[in-house]
Amino acid sequence: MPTLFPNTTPENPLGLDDPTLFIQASIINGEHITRAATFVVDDPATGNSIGTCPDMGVDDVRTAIDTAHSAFQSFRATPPLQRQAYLTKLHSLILNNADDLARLIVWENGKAWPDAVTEVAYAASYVQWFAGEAVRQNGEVIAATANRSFVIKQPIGVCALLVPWNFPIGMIARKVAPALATGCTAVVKVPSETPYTNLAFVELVHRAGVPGGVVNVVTTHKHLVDVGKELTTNTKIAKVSFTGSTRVGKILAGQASTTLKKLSLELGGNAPLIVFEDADIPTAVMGTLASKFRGSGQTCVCANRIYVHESVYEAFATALAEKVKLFRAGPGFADGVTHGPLIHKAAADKVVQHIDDAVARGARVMAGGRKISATLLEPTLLVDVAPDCLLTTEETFGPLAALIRFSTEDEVLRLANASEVGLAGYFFSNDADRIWRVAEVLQVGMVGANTGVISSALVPFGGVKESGYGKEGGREGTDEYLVKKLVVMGSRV
Ligand SMILES: NC(=O)c1ccc[n+]([C@@H]2O[C@H](COP(=O)([O-])OP(=O)(O)OC[C@H]3O[C@@H](n4cnc5c(N)ncnc54)[C@H](O)[C@@H]3O)[C@@H](O)[C@H]2O)c1
Ligand SMILES: O=CCCC(=O)O
Repeated sequence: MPTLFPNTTPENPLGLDDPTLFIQASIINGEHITRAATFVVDDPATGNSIGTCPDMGVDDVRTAIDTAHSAFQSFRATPPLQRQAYLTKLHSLILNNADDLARLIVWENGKAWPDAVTEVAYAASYVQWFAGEAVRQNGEVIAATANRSFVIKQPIGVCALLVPWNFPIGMIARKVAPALATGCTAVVKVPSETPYTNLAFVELVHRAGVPGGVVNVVTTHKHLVDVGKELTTNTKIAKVSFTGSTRVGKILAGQASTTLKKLSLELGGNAPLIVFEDADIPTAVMGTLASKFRGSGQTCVCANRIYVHESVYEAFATALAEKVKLFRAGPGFADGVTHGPLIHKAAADKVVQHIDDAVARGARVMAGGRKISATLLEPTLLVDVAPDCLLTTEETFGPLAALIRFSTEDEVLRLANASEVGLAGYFFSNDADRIWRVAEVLQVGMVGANTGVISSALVPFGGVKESGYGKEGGREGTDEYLVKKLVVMGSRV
C-alpha cells in the first residue's frame, strides 16, 4: 500500500483525521440536507465510488436562494471588523485541517498529494487576503462642486457562485472570501465531480461563526442545466460568478442577461509560452514546467502552445525532456507521485487525441507519451510540432507540452495572439526592451515574463477576449461583490 494512503475504515471511509468533514449532503441555512435521489462521486484514480450526494433540483435551489436572500438582510450590516474576524478564524481552520482538505482533494480530483497540499495553502491565502480587505472598503468624497458628493460601497446582494472541479478548494475560497468580506451572501453550485472539498470548506465557514444561511451549497448532477438556469435568472440573485469552460460561460451569460446581473466569468485559456533566443534556458525550463504541468495540466492558466526560437530549440527541448522524464505519474496518494490522473476518461482521451493529431502531422514524442490507465497519462513532451495542429486551437487541459519552432518576434506574436481566448501568456527573454514590448502586445489578461507562476491572492486574476471578464484576488477582488452608490448632498438655499 502506498505510504500516503489514508487509514480507511468502514466508519471513516476516506481516512480523515476529522471524519465529520466528509459531508454527503447539500448545506442550506447551515443544515445538512439529503434527498432520496443521489449521484455518485468517483475516485479518478480507480473509477471506484467514494460516496454520494443529493441530486438537488430547481425547488431546492429556490429554497437556497430564498435562504441566502433572507440572510442578506442582516448580514449586509455586519461590522467590517466582525467579517474580518470570521475570515481570520476561517483561515486558521483551513490551516488546522489542511491534511484532511488535501485528502479530500486527492480522493475526488485525483491530483498528486504535493499538489493538493499546495492548493490548500493557496486557498488559505485568499481567505487571509480578503480578511484584510474586509476593513478597507472605503468610499470617496468628491468636493469639486457646489454640492458635496460621496461614493459609498455597498454589498451587491445574493451571489450565485459556480465553481469548477480543477481546484476543489482554491476556487470556492476566492469567491466566498470576497463575498463574506463585503457582506454578501451566497448560493454555491458545486461540481458533481468534486463536491466534498467544497462542502468541507463551507462546514469550516460555519465553524468560523458565520451564521447559517449566509453561504449555502447546492449539489446537483442530473438537474445541472435547470439549476444553472435558476441561479442565473432568479430575480433575488444579484451577481453570478462562474469559473469553467467558455462554452458554459456563454450559456450562463446569455441567461443572466435577461435580468442584467453583474457577472464575473473566468473561462478557458489557451496560453502561449514563448522562449526567445535571448532567454536564460534553465529559467525558461523551470517556468515551463511550473506553468504547464500544475494539476496534471488541468489549469486554465497552463501553457498550451509552447513556441521556441529555432536557435535555442534543441538546447531547450533537451533540458526540458530531462526534467519531464523525472516526473512520476500515478495515483495521487502514492509516495513519490508528482502527477495524478485526469478528472475523467474523456479528459484523458482528449489529450491522446491531441498527441495523435500532432504526431500524424510530424511531431515526435521526446518524453512520456504512454497512457497508463483510462485516466492516467505520462507527462509528455512533443517536439517538431506543426503550428496548425489541434492543440493550437483547442485547450488540451492535460499533461502535454508541445514545442513549436519560430524564427522572428513578429511571427511568434502573430501566432500567440491568433486565439479567441486570452487568459494568460508567458515568455522568457533577457532583453529589457523586449520584455516591455512583448508584455504590452500579448492579448491576455495576465503575463508571466521570465516566470511560469503568476497566480497569487495579492494580484488580480482574470482574462480578456473569450476568457471572460472580472478579476478575482488583489485589490480588485472585492469590487466584483460591491456596488458603488453616489450620494449628492446639497446645501441650504
Ligand atoms: N477556467 C477553469 O478553471 C476551468 C475549469 C474547469 C474546466 N475548464 C474548461 O472546461 C473544459 C472541460 O471541462 P468540463 O468537461 O468540466 O467542462 P464543462 O463545460 O462541461 O463544464 C464546466 C463547468 O460548468 C458546469 N456546467 C456545465 N453546464 C452547466 C450549466 N448549463 N449550468 C451551470 N453550470 C454548468 C459544470 O458542472 C462544470 O463545473 C476544459 O477543457 C477547460 O477548458 C476550465
Ligand atoms: O484554473 C483556474 C485557476 C488557476 C489559478 O488560480 O492559478
